[in-house]
Amino acid sequence: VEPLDVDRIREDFPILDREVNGGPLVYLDNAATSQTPTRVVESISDYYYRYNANVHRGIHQLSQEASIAYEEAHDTVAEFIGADGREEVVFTKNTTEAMNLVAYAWGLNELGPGDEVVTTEMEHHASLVTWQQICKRTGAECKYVPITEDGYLDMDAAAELITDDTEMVSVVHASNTLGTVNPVRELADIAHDHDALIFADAAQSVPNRPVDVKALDVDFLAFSGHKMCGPTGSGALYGKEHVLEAMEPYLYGGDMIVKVTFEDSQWNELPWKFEAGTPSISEGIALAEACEYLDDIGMERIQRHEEQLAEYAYDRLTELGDVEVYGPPGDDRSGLVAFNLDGVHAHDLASIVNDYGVAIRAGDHCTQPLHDVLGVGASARASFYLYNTREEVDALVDAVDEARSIFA
Ligand SMILES: Cc1ncc(COP(=O)(O)O)c(CNc2co[nH]c2=O)c1O
Repeated sequence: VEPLDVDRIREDFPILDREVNGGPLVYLDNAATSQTPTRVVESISDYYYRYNANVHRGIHQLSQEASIAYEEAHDTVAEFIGADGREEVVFTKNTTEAMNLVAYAWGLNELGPGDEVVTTEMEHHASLVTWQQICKRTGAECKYVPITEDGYLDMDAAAELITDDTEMVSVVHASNTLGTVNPVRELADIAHDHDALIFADAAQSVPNRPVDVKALDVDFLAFSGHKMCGPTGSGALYGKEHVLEAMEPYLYGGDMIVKVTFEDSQWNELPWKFEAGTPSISEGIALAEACEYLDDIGMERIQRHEEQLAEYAYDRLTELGDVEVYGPPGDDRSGLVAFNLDGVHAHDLASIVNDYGVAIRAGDHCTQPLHDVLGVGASARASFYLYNTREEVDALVDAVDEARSIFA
């Protein structure tokens, strides 16, 4: 796989020229949110400067232009993830909303006492809390696949936990804390053997590696635009067409109907049935622009680049001797490392490395139950993307080393 021309890519991100605390910004918090290339920012301003109008069934020129751009954005996103077309792609404001859409529109109607949802110990709160609460409301039971010592899913336990009582398997594709990339297709086959649906939380995979929803054979998949060079307020829920067709909407209003009487209403076709009200128009258009930007560079090249940086960071951090990195080995993870420096709270560590211009995250990364399993209250996390460099990993490690000497 041809290496990325990072210097050329960095020219697309003016923010990376920023100085922080007297030195260059070293932005290593991409799992939280990525930076936004000029081309994507311009797609937003272009909408507002040239064809801002409301969408769907507009008669006047601007509304037709806005409608076509917004609807075709669904086609672009569908192609990016290998979906059959726009009818399988519902635009949402983020991954969290996509998870809740399915939990309410499907879960509230389909789950009841005796039914089970199987998820995992490494889930983000966006899915873990959602399924936990929907199960409480419906009387269904939520079960958790445990992780192994080195941060993989215990697949033997998964095969035992998924039974004919399982109605939904919800699994994170790439963990935002461990860096583990889960065998989603294998889990889909097990789920389907038991007539259960499977939902893949792809917030940390769609931005960072090629994802083909048909190869994964998932029934649902969700991701956020702001983690993949797109704007906040953009994201998508993928659903198999026949699954979405069978689902009732849970947000009612304009655009999601075709006929309304005082007695009842008839729903619009997919995906509009699940997009009630005026959508985030510029965000959806910009999400498609982000997909095209990433596709022009190549998702395999981006994946390779991130994984090499994560392995380099894993090796250099563990070489310090008193740093624990959580999750699989450095050569078998996605593009992030969560870690702790002995005797230094993650928040203090993040604060010190920020003094050197290095931006990392500290806390529970919305995976508190996972941190309980790891036996730590918080961790620091560096997460890499297409514009990061080995020199930036060195800057991180040097700053961590400085923290060691401060707290030694
Ligand atoms: C695996 C995973 N699922 C769901 C979400 C929710 O995405 P949102 O709806 O766009 O917020 C995140 C965001 N993860 C993080 C957000 O900030 N730090 C993180 O690690 C995530 O990493």
